[in-house]
Amino acid sequence: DLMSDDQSSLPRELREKYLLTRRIGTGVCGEVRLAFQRSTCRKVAVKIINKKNFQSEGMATRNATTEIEILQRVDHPCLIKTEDFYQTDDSYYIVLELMEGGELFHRVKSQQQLQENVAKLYFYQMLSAVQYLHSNGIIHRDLKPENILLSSQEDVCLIKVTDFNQSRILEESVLMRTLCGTPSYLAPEVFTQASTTGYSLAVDAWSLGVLLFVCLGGYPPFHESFGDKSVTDQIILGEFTMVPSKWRHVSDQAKDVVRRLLVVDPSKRMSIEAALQHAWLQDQGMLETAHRLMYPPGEDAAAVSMQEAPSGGPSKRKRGDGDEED
Ligand SMILES: Cc1n[nH]c(N)c1-c1cccs1
Repeated sequence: DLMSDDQSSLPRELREKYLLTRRIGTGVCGEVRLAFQRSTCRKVAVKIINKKNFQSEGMATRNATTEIEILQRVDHPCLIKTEDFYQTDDSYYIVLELMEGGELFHRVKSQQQLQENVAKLYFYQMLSAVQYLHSNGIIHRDLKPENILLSSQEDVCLIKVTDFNQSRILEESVLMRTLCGTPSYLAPEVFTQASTTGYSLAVDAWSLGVLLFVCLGGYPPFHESFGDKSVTDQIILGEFTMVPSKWRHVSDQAKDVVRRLLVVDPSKRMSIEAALQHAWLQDQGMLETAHRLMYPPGEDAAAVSMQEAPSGGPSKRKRGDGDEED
């Protein structure tokens, strides 16, 4: 296994391009390892997904690969980029950007609860990422603190949403597998509910409400330790509690965003677009910080310098020996 530095189980191309090292995360779908791109020594993350955990049929696997190809084209500063993709008979290997700040889950846990202005900065970036996914016909379906990564150990940092592919792919494969079998014994709702209504965009708005609640309050809105109802019943009833000691210093506007997202009826739930227009987020200081993090000026400048020099003027380029040449 990889811990004994035995990389022989890895796809040859992956092994030749990257050196995989220690595990930096584990999840239902497998593990994440820190890796170095051999040619540049740049650090990346490699997510290893063990296929047999999902018994995905040939059909679903084909969908999975197609899905990942589509998602490789998705491009937003708050969506983690899939840089490379390999697979063997029993595993997927997805090369992703490395986020040095790790999971939002651990940040909130270590700080008990986030300062409101930090929660606002992160929430705005999550909203922007999910708005972009929805505009590309992708519903995340699995937004949770483990799937929000931080770019650095600083409070003011870029965040990126991850795992927006697996859940959609898993969803396809579960449904596909069901439809691959004989339909004779399947209940009507398998064909009507699952395939026609599917998930609405509003499911992501609910999850963002839960995420914001956790960032501001430092604990989840629905939990088995609250009262006598099951978590499922608490969710179905939309019953959450803002414990005074935790929420006393949170502004009414922030609480209003949470309350308008954690609405049981999806048709009455605040949309992503409406959340972006909410008074709590009309905060110029936060917006400037967010846009500076999402669209850093340096990147544009680099792009400009790669362009042809304006017509007429000699294009000055530095050679390796420092001389200028036309
Ligand atoms: C993906 C990825 N890129 N950068 C980090 N830290 C990850 C992790 C995901 C889950 C655990 S670590």
